[in-house]
Amino acid sequence: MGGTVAVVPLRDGVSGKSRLATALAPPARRRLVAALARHVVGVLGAAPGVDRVVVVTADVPFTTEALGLDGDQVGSTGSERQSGLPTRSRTADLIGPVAVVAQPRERPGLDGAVDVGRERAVALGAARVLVAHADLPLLSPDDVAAVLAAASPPDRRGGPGSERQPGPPTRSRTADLTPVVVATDRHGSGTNLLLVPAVSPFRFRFGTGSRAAHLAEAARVGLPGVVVRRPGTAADLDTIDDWGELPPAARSWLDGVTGRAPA
Ligand SMILES: Nc1nc2c(ncn2[C@@H]2O[C@H](COP(=O)(O)OP(=O)(O)OP(=O)(O)O)[C@@H](O)[C@H]2O)c(=O)[nH]1
Ligand SMILES: C=C(OP(=O)(O)O)C(=O)O
Repeated sequence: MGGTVAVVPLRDGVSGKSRLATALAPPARRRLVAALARHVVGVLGAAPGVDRVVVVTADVPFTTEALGLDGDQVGSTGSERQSGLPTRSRTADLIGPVAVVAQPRERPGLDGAVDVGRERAVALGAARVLVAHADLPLLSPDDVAAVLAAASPPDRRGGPGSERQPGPPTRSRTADLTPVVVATDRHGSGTNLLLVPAVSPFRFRFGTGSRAAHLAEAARVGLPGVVVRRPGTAADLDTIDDWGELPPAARSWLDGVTGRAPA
């Protein structure tokens, strides 16, 4: 295939968004996780340059239902389902092949899930893996295009919102020096999207301070690092403060999903 496979880690409908637990009861958090995941997967599926979307989850039934999919490998929006989960993204229907992959118990955690997704991408013949968190309410196809473009050759790189990081590409120019692209969170310290070669010794290091960790990892494996900062890639929804930073239209969408406006 040689293209780009998007990998979306999605834990489950129960334990996620724990930092919103003081404001949202479990059913509302479940609906929120589902709506955000459907939005992100829909955007990725509609984004030119993304060939497949692989969702890696500890909870396959929740995820297939949340995404409106009928099976574990479906190419279009499934029939509307019951259970109160949102079935439509605000901005995009699910387009293109979406696969849901079960995260083995013996490979826990966010990095474990993304590793599983990368292996699936390699099996599909992907050249690059675009990891995208499932909680990005403002993500648009243009944002995805900007992240992919940030890895293009130097003469075509450097569109709005991307900055090349200082640091040595240590390999010869004949080697594949496709950069690692880190789209940070609004604090500039985390990683909301990450573009890496599919086959690479690059190790995922999601968690606190992951922007710096991922750039260090890029340097370790001899690849340039590029940072992307855009409103649509930077907004993840973890805390009440994040909620307050959203534009009114997004807030009212999510207020509707959860049935309340968090104080
Ligand atoms: N498959 C899988 N996905 C995970 C795991 N941990 C986090 N994720 C996903 O990774 C993305 C970023 O997650 P976080 O923001 O760290 O966690 P969260 O569950 O959304 O929120 P908190 O409970 O507040 O940490 C989300 O799409 C999560 O669903 C995991 O162990 N397995
Ligand atoms: C996992 C990360 O962030 P968060 O938990 O804030 O989504 C990260 O930025 O690597």
